[in-house]
Amino acid sequence: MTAPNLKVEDLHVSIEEKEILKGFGIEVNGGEIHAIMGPNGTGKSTLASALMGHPKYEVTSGKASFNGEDLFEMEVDERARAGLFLAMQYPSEISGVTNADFIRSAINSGREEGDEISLMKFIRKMDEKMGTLDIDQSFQHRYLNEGFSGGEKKRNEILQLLMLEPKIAILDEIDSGLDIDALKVVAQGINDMRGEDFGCLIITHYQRLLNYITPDKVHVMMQGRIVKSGGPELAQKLEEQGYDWIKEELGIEDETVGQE
Ligand SMILES: Nc1ncnc2c1ncn2[C@@H]1O[C@H](COP(=O)(O)OP(=O)(O)OP(=O)(O)O)[C@@H](O)[C@H]1O
Repeated sequence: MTAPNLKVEDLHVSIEEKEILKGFGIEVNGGEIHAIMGPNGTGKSTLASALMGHPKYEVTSGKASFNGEDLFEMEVDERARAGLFLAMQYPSEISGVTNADFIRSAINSGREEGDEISLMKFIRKMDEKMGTLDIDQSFQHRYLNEGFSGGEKKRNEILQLLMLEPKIAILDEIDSGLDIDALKVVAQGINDMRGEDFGCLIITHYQRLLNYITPDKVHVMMQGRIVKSGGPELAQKLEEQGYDWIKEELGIEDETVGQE
């Protein structure tokens, strides 16, 4: 089995003809955890949505490959089936589909016919992972995210991560709105996935998540691209000093993108 790899080169993405990503590049391999930080409106969520194939986000130039395959040539469901996972900033609610049914069909859609996960195995695994994440068993039978609190939705995204075992995960603000106990639980879930068969891109505003998950690399995004990369100490410095020193260093006046 080849090691997971997500490679993005000089990516430009527009929304309604407004350019948001302006030459974004990154490479994430199995065994690596990368964190992307950056001021509001610099295109972090746009990156996540564009890589997952959201139709509103138009890739105007640049390349992205997932395990050596052209990502933008893959259908959206193909990307997920091949092991690319996106935990969104605002997970959708789906009425009429239970959490358990959703996760089970997502697992099976990534498998060959005849190789579907058995009900027994699924239940055992789901029980175990719900225990790890301290999620009440009743959540299995509730409709997907319907009436879930903000924190419950985030925990549920991590439950999906642990159940689906993707190759590369992009986690968009998985820590927003979490209380400190939930933050630790979510971090534990991500740490449990750590290993050569898993690579992760964490989009976050706060150093606090990175106190529990030590990233291999930290990148700062401004004006639709990465402007600085470093180790965990970079996140620490951002927490203490904000972004102004980077803007000064680079001569950036307004960090938002897409505004004329
Ligand atoms: N669907 C959309 N329609 C119009 N503009 C959009 C859309 N999605 C994003 N934008 C604009 O693109 C820019 C980047 O937004 P994006 O959500 O990617 O930023 P972000 O870095 O994730 O911000 P935050 O840190 O606040 O979550 C913003 O100016 C935003 O208003």
